Amino acid sequence: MTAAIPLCVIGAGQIGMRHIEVAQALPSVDLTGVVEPDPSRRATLVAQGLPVVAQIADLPLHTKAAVIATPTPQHFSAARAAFERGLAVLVEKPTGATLNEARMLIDQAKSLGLPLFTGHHRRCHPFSSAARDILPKIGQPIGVQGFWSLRKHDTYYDVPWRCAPGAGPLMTNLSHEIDLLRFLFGDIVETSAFLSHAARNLQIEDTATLNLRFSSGSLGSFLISDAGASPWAFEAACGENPDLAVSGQDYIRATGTQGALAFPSLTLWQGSDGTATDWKHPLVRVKGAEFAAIDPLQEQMRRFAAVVDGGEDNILCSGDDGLAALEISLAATLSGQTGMPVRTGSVPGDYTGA
Ligand SMILES: NC(=O)C1=CN([C@@H]2O[C@H](COP(=O)(O)OP(=O)(O)OC[C@H]3O[C@@H](n4cnc5c(N)ncnc54)[C@H](OP(=O)(O)O)[C@@H]3O)[C@@H](O)[C@H]2O)C=CC1
Ligand SMILES: O=C1CO[C@H](CO)[C@@H](O)[C@@H]1O
Repeated sequence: MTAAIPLCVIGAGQIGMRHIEVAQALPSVDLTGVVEPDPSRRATLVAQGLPVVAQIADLPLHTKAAVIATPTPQHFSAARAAFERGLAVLVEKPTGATLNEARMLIDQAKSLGLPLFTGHHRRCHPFSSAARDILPKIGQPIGVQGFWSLRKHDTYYDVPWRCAPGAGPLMTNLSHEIDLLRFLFGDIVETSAFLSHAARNLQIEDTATLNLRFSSGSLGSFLISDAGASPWAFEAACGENPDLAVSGQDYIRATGTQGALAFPSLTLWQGSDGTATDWKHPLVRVKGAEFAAIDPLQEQMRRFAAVVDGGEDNILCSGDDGLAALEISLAATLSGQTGMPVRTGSVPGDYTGA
């Protein structure tokens, strides 16, 4: 590493504050600015000793990179303005509010030669990479089943943008699942979904079930809900989000011709040596390796700074991967609204989920 990378955070809300903490803790990053448009919020941040400015144009000139943590509808304008300032961008998920927005950002990054990543930070956990390495042990992938159900506190929906199309568990939470499923199992080529808003009665869904077809030929299903209480969700399984309760329970199961894998414990079920792997023979349970807990946002920013410093990275969610996760999340909404399966490539570029 050369000098610490001068980096700003745009949007100092719930997740923006986490990025600010992480930037302050990382030796490879120098937090040069926090962009926050609201004057009273700015006053609070100044009182905390943060280098706050009202707009991107006011950032110190030597700033090289930006983490964008505005509400989703402002991702596009904020990322565009950051690129115009010559900054490398890591935009919170989803990359944009529409596929057109995400594609324009990817094109802008390529034409300017600037890095663009999406904040699908789950890839940065060591157990995520380990799962990808272990999966070949289950043979030809056959199917995967996931279950994410955490009941959000009622005041979560006091923030208006969180109640409008473009938010909801599909765009807010499922997009992480889709990115992780693609990271582990490859491209998704077809999506169908049922949506329900029966529990919260908002315009957006509170619960959805999905069917997924992967390019490998394997199939997936997923239940996601932010109204139902359960111990089964990524954050509950691994405790990565300090605000959410921990259960330590697996929430994804994958099956293949030679065995099965539970995630994130990485518990593997395999045939015994010398016997056929079929339903007449008991599978052997192999305990997964244990990994020290890390802060995935910190690891994501460390990797981002290393790329800005000239390094390469094969874990971070690229702009193209972020676009793909957005497309499947929108495909699920579209399928839920139309009652029809949606092939990848057929979601309209200007579709917002409304
Ligand atoms: N990776 C992860 O784990 C998570 C990712 N997210 C994603 O992060 C994004 C933000 O979510 P969340 O933190 O919950 O949202 P919040 O509403 O809590 O925070 C958004 C912040 O951005 C500010 N803001 C609004 N417009 C602009 C602008 N044009 N320029 C700069 N700042 C602006 C808001 O200010 P004001 O209030 O004054 O409008 C607010 O402080 C979403 O896209 C969400 O999907 C969210 C949670 C976790
Ligand atoms: O991106 C996210 C959205 O919010 C969740 C909590 O509600 C986070 O855990 C998640 O990482």
